[in-house]
Amino acid sequence: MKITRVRTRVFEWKGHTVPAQPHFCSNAMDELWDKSDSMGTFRFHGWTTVEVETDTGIVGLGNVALAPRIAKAIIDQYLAPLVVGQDPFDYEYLWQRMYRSTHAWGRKGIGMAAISGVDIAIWDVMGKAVGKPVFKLLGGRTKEKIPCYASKLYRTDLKSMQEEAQSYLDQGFKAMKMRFGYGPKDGPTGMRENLNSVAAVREVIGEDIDLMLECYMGWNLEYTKRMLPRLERFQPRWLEEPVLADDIDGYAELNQLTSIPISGGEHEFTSYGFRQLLEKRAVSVIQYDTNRVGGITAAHKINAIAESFSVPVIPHAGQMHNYHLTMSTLASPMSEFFPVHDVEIGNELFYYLFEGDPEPVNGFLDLDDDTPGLGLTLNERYFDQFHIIE
Ligand SMILES: O=C(O)C(=O)C[C@@H](O)CO
Ligand SMILES: [Mg+2]
Repeated sequence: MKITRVRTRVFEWKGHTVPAQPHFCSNAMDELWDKSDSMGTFRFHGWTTVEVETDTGIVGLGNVALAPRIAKAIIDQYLAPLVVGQDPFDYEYLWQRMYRSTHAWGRKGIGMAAISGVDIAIWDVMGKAVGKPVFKLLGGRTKEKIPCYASKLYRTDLKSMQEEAQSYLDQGFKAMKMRFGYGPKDGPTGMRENLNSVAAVREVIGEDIDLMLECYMGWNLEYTKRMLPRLERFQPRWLEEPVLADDIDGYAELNQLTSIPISGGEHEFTSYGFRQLLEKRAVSVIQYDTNRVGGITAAHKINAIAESFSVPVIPHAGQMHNYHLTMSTLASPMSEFFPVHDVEIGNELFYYLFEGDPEPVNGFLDLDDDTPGLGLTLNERYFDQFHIIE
């Protein structure tokens, strides 16, 4: 079997978008003095699709969710020539080929995200070729179903947040993630606002529901140290990405300081990056995203390393490429799930572009044992809502 072509397309959303409100989520831009584009971190309104075609007629489907036009250019100019003419079952060799030949500029960030898109499509080809779902090639079914948590609760007025939390309870979710709206620049008032929002959500969900707290790198070390003792009484399941992804020593310091597990990894790459996080005990929960971290080939290795450190893997963003990894390892106890599909920051585009992602029922989702590959197809119904670049 040989790869004959890699087809990439960029899909840029032109449909209705819910405007992001100020303070809806702290983020890495908050430290800057110019607030005119403080929502810039949250504009992910495009996606790259990757179709790996083969001489058998089997086509594998992968995706990249970051900087889509650049991801497309990287795949078209650098990666496609490395895999065309090759056997997709030589996936480790192909991964190393892509990784090593782009090493000078591609190890982290968009270079690795582009490699991820091709790698995911290659695994889809392999699954389809042997007639098995990808998770059956990775370790198989380790759970009857995958527990998943509802992930939204961006900061709005407290009553609306309480109603939103109640709606996730009503749908049967046993865990949910909320976002902080304020950070270091907002002083003691912002600190109080942050604490009030956690108290408001806890009031609705009680003690028996897991609550996760997301900072999206919008805090700093000093601010986080001041917040941690104030947050402990809410018993969060984890505090997510309090500081910039590059401040690994900062994560390690925080993680030793508190009973609250510190999570991260959504902006980390490859098994090398995660080995470092784990060896430094910098995170207590790992949150790679398969379509950034180096694809299924890299994520599978990270699962094994995480297992040996007894650190759980709960990938960023749910979505099919992550569900297959979660299903196939005991190291991954749960998945994230974005419960509202109106397009706001852009994570939601996935549900317009692809068909086949499972919907949770009572807080659990499942994968089909008999659907070959990843089980996703392009959803042409919404193509007219995108500007498509071939
Ligand atoms: O879901 C997450 O963990 C994210 O970080 C999503 C991001 O868009 C911030 O809310
Ligand atoms: Mg996150």
